[in-house]
Amino acid sequence: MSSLILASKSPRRSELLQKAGYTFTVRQAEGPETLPGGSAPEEAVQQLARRKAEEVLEHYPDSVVLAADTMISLDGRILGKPVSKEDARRTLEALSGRTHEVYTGAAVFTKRRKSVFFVKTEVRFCPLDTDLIQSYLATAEPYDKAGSYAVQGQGSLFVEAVQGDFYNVMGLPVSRLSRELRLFHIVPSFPPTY
Ligand SMILES: Cc1cn([C@H]2C[C@H](O)[C@@H](COP(=O)(O)OP(=O)(O)OP(=O)(O)O)O2)c(=O)[nH]c1=O
Repeated sequence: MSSLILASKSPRRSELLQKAGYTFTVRQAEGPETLPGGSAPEEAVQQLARRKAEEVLEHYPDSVVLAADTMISLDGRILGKPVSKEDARRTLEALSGRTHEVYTGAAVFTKRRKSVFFVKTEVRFCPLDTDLIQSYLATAEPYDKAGSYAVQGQGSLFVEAVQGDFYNVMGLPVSRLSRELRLFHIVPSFPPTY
């Protein structure tokens, strides 16, 4: 059976995969994350996931390589990670009181078989007051996250409703992914606790 490699520097992805019971090693892709201009979010996340998986598979051709990419979309406009505090502020103000979509694209590659898919989750934010946004921007939380918030952290204060897979918002649609990994003979283990 081939070993699983997670091609990601995201600590959230590692944590989710590990908690689901998978054994894997982490080897991150080094190439630039350039957004394919003009593409729809579902295309963009799948393309970036594919690129990261391809890069790492070149170095580990006998492994099963998993890569992912997460972006959010508001009114058809893609919002990735913030480039500055002002950018994060603008994003959170735009998300306030509205529903946006979170897309995660995932690629599972071996040299013989390649599978790419995406999962969409809708997130509705409550109306956010300026003080709350200001306090949040003073923390480290928004800056390495798509959409400038972490649903699993203090960003929970913003979230009114989630429709779809919560874990997809954190960066990995674990359940859908597990069905895909099974096709590559990668299954989680369930260690007994007695
Ligand atoms: C919306 C949202 C995003 N995120 C995270 C998931 C991803 O790690 C990150 C989006 O950036 P990505 O570019 O998808 O991932 P990454 O750069 O962290 O890691 P790599 O490319 O090496 O795989 O935002 C949260 O943790 N919580 C959230 O609520």
